[in-house]
Amino acid sequence: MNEIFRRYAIKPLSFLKPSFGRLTLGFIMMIVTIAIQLSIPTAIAYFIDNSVKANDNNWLTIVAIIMIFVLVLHAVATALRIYLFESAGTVIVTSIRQRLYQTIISQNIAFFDRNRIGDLSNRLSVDVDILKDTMTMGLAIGLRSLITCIGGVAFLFILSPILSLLMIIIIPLSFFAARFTGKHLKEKSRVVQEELANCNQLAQENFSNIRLVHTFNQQVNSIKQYEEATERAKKVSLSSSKLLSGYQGITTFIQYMVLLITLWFGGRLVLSGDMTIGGLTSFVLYGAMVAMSATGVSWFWGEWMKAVGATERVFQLLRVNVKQDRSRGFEDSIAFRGEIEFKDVSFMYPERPDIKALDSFSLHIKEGERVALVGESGAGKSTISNLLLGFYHPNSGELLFDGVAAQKIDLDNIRKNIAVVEQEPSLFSGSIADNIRYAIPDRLVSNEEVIEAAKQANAHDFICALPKGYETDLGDRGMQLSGGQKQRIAIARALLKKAKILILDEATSALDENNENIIQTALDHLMEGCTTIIISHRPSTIERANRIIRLDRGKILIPSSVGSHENQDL
Ligand SMILES: Nc1ncnc2c1ncn2[C@@H]1O[C@H](COP(=O)(O)OP(=O)(O)OP(=O)(O)O)[C@@H](O)[C@H]1O
Repeated sequence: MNEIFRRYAIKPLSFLKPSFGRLTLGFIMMIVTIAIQLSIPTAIAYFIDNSVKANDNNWLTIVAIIMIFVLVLHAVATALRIYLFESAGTVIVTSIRQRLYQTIISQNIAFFDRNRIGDLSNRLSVDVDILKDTMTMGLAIGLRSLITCIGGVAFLFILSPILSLLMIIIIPLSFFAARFTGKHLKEKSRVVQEELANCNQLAQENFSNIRLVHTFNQQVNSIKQYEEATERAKKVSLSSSKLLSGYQGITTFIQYMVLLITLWFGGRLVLSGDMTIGGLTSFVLYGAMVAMSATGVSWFWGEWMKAVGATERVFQLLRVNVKQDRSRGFEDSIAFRGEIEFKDVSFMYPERPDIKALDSFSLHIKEGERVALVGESGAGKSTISNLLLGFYHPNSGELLFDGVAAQKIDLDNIRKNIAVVEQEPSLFSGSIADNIRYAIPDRLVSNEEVIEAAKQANAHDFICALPKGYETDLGDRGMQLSGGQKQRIAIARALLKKAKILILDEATSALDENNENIIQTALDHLMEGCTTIIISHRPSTIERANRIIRLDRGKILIPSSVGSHENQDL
C-alpha cells in the first residue's frame, strides 16, 4: 500500500514544489469559496423558516445586501483560485518539460539505441500536458470536492443524524464504482498513450523521409500504415470512453436514489414535526452538495489514475539516472597530442550483445599519423569512431589517449579534442554562421573566426553568393544546400574546433569529381597537424593516409605499413 501511495500520489506531487506559494494562495481562496458554498443551504433554511415570520421589507433588503456582498466575495475568490491554479500549472509543466529534456539530452548514446525518438518527443509534449491538467485544475477540483464533501457531511449530521446515516450507507457505493473504474482507466490510458506515440513515430519517420516515400511510391502504404495505427489508438480510446460513460451512468443513478430516499424519510420527519421545512430543504441541498462533491472526488481519482497511467513513462524517464559519465577524470586538463592506442579491445553494442563489433582489436596510431580504415560494411569501422568519442566504452581491453586510459580523462575534454566530418553532415536550423559556431559551445566565436574557417573549408565563396550570406537560415535540416556545400560547412565547423584528432567518416563519398577536389583541398587544411582516422571505401579518399587498416568482423585483417596503400585491393 505504501509503495502504491508513494508511486501514484506522492511522486507526482513532488512536481508541485516550485509552485508552492501560488498553490497555497489558491488553496486559501478555495477554502473561502467552500465556506461560502457550505453556508448557502443554512442561509436558505434560515430564510425559508424566518421570511414568513419576518413580514418586513427591511429584513429582506438587508438579507439581499448581505447576499450580494457574499456573492461578490465568492466570485473574486473563484477567479483568483482558478488563476492561481492555472498559472501554477503552467509553471509546473514548464519545469517538468525542462527536467525531462535535460534528462533525455544527457543520456548516453546507448539510451537512444533503446528508445524511439517519436516516443521521446511525445513524452515531452502530449504526456506532460496531461500531467499538467490533472495536477493543477484536476487536483484543485479534487481537493475542493473532498473538503466540500467532508464539510457537507458534517452539516448533514448536525441537521439530522438519522437521515445522514442513511446517506452514509449509500455514498460508499459511488466510491467503490470510482475505484473500479479508476483502476481500469489507468491501464487503458497507458495503452492509448503508447498507441498515440506509435502514430507520432510513424508520421515523424515518414515526414522526415518524404523523398524516399515519394521515390518508392509509398504514399498509399504510408497512409494505410498510419490509418492502422490510428485505428488501434481509436479502439482503445473508445473502450476507455465506454467505461467512463458506464461509470457516469451508475453514479448519476446513485445520486438520484440518494435524493429520493432523503425526501421520502425527510417528508416523514417534517410530518411528525421532528424537522422544519427549511431544515429539510437545506438537508436536501447539503445532500446534493455531498453527492456532487463525492462524484467530484471519484472523478478526480479516475482522472488522476488516467494521468498516472498516461504519464507513467514520464516518471520512468525522470527516474532514469543521467548515465553520462562526463566528469570521470583525474586527468581532465591534459593537453592532447593526438596519440591513440586500442589495446586488445573487445566491444559489443548493448542492444546486440551476441555480436562482437570489435574483437580483441589492437591499434597504435602515432601523433599526427593518418590512418585509413577500410573493410566490408559492418566490419567495425564506425564502432572505432564511436569508442573514440566515448559514446560507448570497451567491454574489455583499453583505449588510451597519449598513453592515458580514456576512462581517466574527462569526457568533455576527449570530445573537445576530436573533430568529426560525416558523410551526411547534420546541420541545425539557424544561420550558417551559427552552424559553424556550433563547434565551440563554451565561448563566443567572432565573425572573423567563422569567416576564416569557412575560407579554409572552401565555403566562403558559395556562402557569400547566397542572398543573406552567413545569416542564411538553413531551415529544416539544411534543405537548401547541396551535399557538397553541407560538407564544406561541416568542414568549417570542424576546422574551428582546432582538434588534435580528426575522424573523416566517408567524408567525400557522396560527391562528384569536381566537388571532391574542392572538398579534398578543404580536408587537407583540416588534416594539417591532426591525427586523422579516415573511414572510407573509396581509394581516392584514402590516398593521403600513411597507413591502411583493413577490418573484418571487428578484427584487423591486414595491417599495412606506411605508404603501402597502393598495394591494397580496396
Ligand atoms: N547502435 C548499434 N547497436 C547495435 N549494433 C550495432 C550498432 N551500430 C553498429 N552495430 C553493429 O556492429 C557491427 C559493426 O558496425 P559498424 O557500424 O562499426 O560497421 P562499419 O564497418 O562502420 O559499417 P559501414 O561501412 O556499413 O558503416 C555491425 O554488426 C553492426 O550491425
